[in-house]
Amino acid sequence: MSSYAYLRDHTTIVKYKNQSINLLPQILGKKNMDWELNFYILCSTIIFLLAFIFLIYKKKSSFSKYNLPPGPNGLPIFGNMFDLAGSEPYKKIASLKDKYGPILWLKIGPSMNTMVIQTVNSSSELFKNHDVTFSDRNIVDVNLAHNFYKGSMALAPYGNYWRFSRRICTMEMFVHKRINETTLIRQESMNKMLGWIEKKASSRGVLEGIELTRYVFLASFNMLGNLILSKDLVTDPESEQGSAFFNAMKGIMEWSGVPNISDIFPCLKMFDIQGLRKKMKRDMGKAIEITKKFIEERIEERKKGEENKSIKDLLDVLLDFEGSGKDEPAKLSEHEITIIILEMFLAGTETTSSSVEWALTELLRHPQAMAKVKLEISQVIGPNKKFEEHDIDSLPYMQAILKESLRLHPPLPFLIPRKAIQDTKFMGHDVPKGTQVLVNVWAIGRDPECWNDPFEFMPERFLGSKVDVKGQIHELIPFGAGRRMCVGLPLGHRMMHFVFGSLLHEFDWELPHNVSPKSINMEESMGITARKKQPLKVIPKRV
Ligand code: HEM
Repeated sequence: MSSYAYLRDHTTIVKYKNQSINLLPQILGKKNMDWELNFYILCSTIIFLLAFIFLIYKKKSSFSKYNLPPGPNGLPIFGNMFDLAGSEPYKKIASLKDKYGPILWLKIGPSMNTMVIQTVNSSSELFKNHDVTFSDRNIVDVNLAHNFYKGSMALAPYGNYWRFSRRICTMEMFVHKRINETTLIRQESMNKMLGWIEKKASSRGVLEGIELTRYVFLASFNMLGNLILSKDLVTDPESEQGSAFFNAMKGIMEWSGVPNISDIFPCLKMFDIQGLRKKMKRDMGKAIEITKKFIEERIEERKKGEENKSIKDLLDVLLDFEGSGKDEPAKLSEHEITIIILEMFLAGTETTSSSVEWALTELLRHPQAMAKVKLEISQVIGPNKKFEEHDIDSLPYMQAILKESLRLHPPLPFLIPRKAIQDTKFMGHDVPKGTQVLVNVWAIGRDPECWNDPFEFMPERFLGSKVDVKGQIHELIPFGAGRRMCVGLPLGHRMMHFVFGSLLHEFDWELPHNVSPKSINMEESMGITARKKQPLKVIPKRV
């Protein structure tokens, strides 16, 4: 989801440097390019430069009256964006905490003012006393493709549409009663995933290791497909051709995660220098087209009376919705239904699969923890039974492992950026309206004020502890906190534990011969989530 894109600041820089320097001469040198276009580009460049200088001057004078939080001096025009280059920006920003304290001020490009929350105390202050003030979201360039932002809950301004869409999705998919009613649906998707892995485990190439996250991603995709559309969307993990929808969604996720020069320099938007808007339009267009077909098919089935489902899925609920027309719509438009559906897939798949991948990676690095959790699972479930969702509550050590892994590897290390609705005073500083707010969950999970040995993987720290991920205790907030915290938490939490537990129960996991626990590459790469840069490769062995 592209508001997960706030960081576009840093790596953009590198890309910006590479691309603009390389591309412009090519563009300008095209033989058939007509001189009017050259003239147009030249004039635009001059106008933009003048506009920059004017903007900087104006901003400087208007901001001098504010007592802003502290932060490093940036370069003219580019601000702090060069300070933030790299694929793990949250780490770089965390390292500025010692010098600048619990809140940090950054200026990215000429106009993107950003406040970063770096400690447990400052995040508590934000969520307890300023949650509403910081409850808007930033819309970035790729969100404009096909008006995605207009139907989106995650990008909606704090207001009626956001409230309504959150309520309807919660009632249909995320309340505990609903989650319990749909257990069997997830079990079927799980069985399919285990079958795919089993097949792969007996294939020739298995000793090189399988890319586990791919299977978890597909299983999450199918679980959501069944809850939302009553369909398996991927039937064969080896063939992606069969799944145009899956490919389009992968594309959307990819373009959402790439930092975009258009967001830092809005005056360059029209050039779409990296081609991201174009790619997003293509893939979003495809995903929308396919989702509309699902909707039309459903309407046809209903007309013919062919529907024979015992449980209504999300699509049924959205189609049937009738509201008061006052603080909620009277009916949902086709566009809104389409975007709500797409957003559930975008928000729920990569987050879940990335969490499971990190947790298994940590276990492979810590064989004692692996042995302990396998013992716990085998004692609770026994050898001849499948792992079921209700087993999760009886597995405190497995839960502790997932908490510890989310502490060290939050899939959204800056949450989804928020935006100040109005000018406000925060911890003695002025924060102007429109400021982007990043909560550095990565830094908070390592805050030495709260955690002993913060860089160590020690699941035991959660045994007998009241700390959970539900957003009330601000030490551990991988799902966020406050009004905009993850709406899918109950389902995401359940899916993540179910998949992780099933993988551990059904298989022993080993590293390929050329990798040892100590040599596993732990680098991260920030796209739509902070993923492992090198996907984990593991060898499954039937228990
Ligand atoms: C391990 C799994 C997941 C993690 C770690 C996660 C994490 C997050 C985080 C950090 C946020 C931003 C919170 C904030 O800004 O304070 C968020 C928002 C959101 N998540 Fe999740 N999520 C997960 C699974 C899911 C699932 C399964 C769904 C739906 C099927 C989902 C749907 C959403 C939506 C729609 C929002 C936007 C909420 C709003 O703006 O009001 N998430 N998630």
